[in-house]
Amino acid sequence: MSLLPVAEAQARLLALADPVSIETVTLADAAGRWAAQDVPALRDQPFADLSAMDGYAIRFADLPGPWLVVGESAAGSGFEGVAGAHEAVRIFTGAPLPAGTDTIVIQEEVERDGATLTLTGDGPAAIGQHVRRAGSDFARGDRLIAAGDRLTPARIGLAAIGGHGALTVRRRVKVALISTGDELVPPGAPVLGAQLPSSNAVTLRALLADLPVEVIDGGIIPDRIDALAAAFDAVRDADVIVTTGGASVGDHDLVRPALEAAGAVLDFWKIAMKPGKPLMAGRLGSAVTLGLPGNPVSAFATAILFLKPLVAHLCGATAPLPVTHRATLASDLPKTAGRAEYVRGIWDAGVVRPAASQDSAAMVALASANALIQRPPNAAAAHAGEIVEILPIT
Ligand SMILES: Nc1nc2c(c(=O)[nH]1)N[C@H]1C(S)=C(S)[C@@H](COP(=O)(O)OP(=O)(O)OC[C@H]3O[C@@H](n4cnc5c(N)ncnc54)[C@H](O)[C@@H]3O)O[C@H]1N2
Ligand code: MOO
Repeated sequence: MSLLPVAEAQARLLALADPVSIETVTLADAAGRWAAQDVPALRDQPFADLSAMDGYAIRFADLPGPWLVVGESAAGSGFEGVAGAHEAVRIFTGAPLPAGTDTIVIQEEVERDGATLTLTGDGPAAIGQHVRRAGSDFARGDRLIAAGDRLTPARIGLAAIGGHGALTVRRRVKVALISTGDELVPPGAPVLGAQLPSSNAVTLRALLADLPVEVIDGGIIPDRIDALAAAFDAVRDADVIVTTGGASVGDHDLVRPALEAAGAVLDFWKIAMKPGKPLMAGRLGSAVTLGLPGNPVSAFATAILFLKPLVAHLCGATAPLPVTHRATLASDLPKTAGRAEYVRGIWDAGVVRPAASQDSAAMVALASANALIQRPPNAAAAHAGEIVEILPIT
């Protein structure tokens, strides 16, 4: 059976559903979401010419002084009059430039004696020094944020300065996490005989923590078609139903038949990715189903390449896929076969060193890594010193 290339599988996954519905929320709640509409400036910034420093507003032509101090301009309360020749106005950072003045001399460069101001330093070198021009940051009507942009902390601040108290975003995406496997027990529970603590759901929850999601705990479900189908049915209101485990070809790998028994329509199964080959995706009613492999490293890597981009897409991101960086390989890597490989690596100062173990169950190696080295399918051996593409994973 031919394996679907990673990029094609990503495109098909994102095509399974449109972004979720919109809502208008406060800036505090909008942080970390994606703008659902362009955000225009509702005001000019600065609203007037402002001082960028504490000092005195003067006319450049009057240099080198002296001046008569005739008033004060502070942020929030400007100087009402007009400064004349050889008149200066005491001014503070963020205060409007008084009429009649054009330049700021900083207070470290003058000496004041009563109302008399004399220059003691070099003074401003050019007209307009330390003046922030009205509208120089943005003008009313400018597009501050484009629809589909992430609402980063700086963009939240930009929206506030632009006059907004709330923004239109996509509602939080509901993600159900279902762990499958007879051997699994919840983290922290006693582990008897052949049992294994279930790590995937908590890992995925942590991976989703920086996204606007509402996580639904779908529990740990035994390897039985009826139990799995019932578990899918219980979370069918979710936007995304994620399973881990049971995705491969063994007799106890029942996610695919159980999804079909629950009424899901599968779009693809098995991709050209190592780790992560048995990935499957489809739809169950209005939900997208994403079946991740059970091996913890495989589940992790496919969550980075598929689950997070899917959530970002449903949140309205215009660029939902992870961004790669370039790094210099610290040691040789063998040639690849028919699957793209995502090699766990330790990335520092532009150099990436492959982690000790590349086994898809090796958790210590995964936890030591901060990047995936992305290697194309059917690639020749890579040598130390070569430039490779990497995906940060922390
Ligand atoms: N004959 C073949 N065997 C396998 C193939 C194949 O193509 N032919 N593919 C292999 C690949 S690649 C992967 S990846 C694994 C994944 O298989 P499953 O998705 O069916 O995963 P399971 O068999 O259920 O579990 C694999 C492994 O992971 C442990 N596991 C499962 N869930 C969790 C969890 N929530 N937390 C921690 N660990 C978990 C499970 O105990 C197993 O050890 O299949 C290969 N086999
Ligand atoms: O592709 Mo599996 O995901 O190698 O471990």
